[in-house]
Amino acid sequence: MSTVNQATLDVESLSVTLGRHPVLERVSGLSARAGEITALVGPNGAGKSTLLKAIAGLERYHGSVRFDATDLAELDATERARRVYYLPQESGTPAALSVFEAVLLARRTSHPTAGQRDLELVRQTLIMLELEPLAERTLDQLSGGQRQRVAIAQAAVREPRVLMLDEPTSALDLHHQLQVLEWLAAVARQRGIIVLIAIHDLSLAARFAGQLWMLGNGGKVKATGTPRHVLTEDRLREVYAIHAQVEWSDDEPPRVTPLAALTSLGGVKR
Ligand SMILES: Nc1ncnc2c1ncn2[C@@H]1O[C@H](COP(=O)(O)OP(=O)(O)OP(=O)(O)O)[C@@H](O)[C@H]1O
Repeated sequence: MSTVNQATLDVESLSVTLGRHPVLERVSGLSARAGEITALVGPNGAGKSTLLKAIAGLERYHGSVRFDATDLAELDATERARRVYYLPQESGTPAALSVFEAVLLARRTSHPTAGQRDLELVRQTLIMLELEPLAERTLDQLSGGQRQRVAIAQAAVREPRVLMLDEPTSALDLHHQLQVLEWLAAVARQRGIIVLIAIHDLSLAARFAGQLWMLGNGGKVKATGTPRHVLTEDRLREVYAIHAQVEWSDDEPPRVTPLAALTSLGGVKR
């Protein structure tokens, strides 16, 4: 099932100050399309989580965040949360719940009149995330990576129009990194939704995202566009202070191999 939803998420002139520290200053020109993954990349502290929280309305900001031509600031908190959901890097659910109950509870939070279709959605989501064998286990009986997949399942069954996940593969093994990102790309396509993820692995970002947003230090937008356009060796040197090899072929996304951290303390010269 594919949809022809052309909705976009557009960020213009967005500024966020935390404490007295301006984290994002007039961030502009960010646009994400329905039907694909957009990957938000950049070094530690660049402001990725802050940007995602601001889009979700969880951080005060100046500027405009529009989804499907609606300024999200015009919506009340409940309506905004129905459309846009943010899964933080670390999330907590009562540990005594089973995996199935925890995911169903997330569904009921967003769709209070949950019925048979909702149970089926939960079941299917557990199957797709390879969690079904763990469905009856309680959350405190899971490993970190298993818990992370449960949290992704909880976010997905809410069925927001914009699904934002903060480093959703950080605790996952290599199999599940690929499997989860493949599934998220399929969810974006099939539901016609925007999936926006913050992620550090640039090869994974290049492989699964249609568009990248790259932030640099100080919350500056360094580049946006296709992985091939954004991920150049020169840009990685500038934004991450690394020497990296970027390889691509005509029908493959770029593959990024970090080779050395550039440092002013000697070692590799800039
Ligand atoms: N409550 C706060 N008060 C002041 N500064 C903060 C606060 N929270 C975060 N910051 C600062 O804001 C900046 C952006 O943080 P943010 O968590 O958005 O970065 P990030 O790009 O998601 O980083 P990472 O890759 O490490 O997760 C950092 O410099 C951080 O120290």
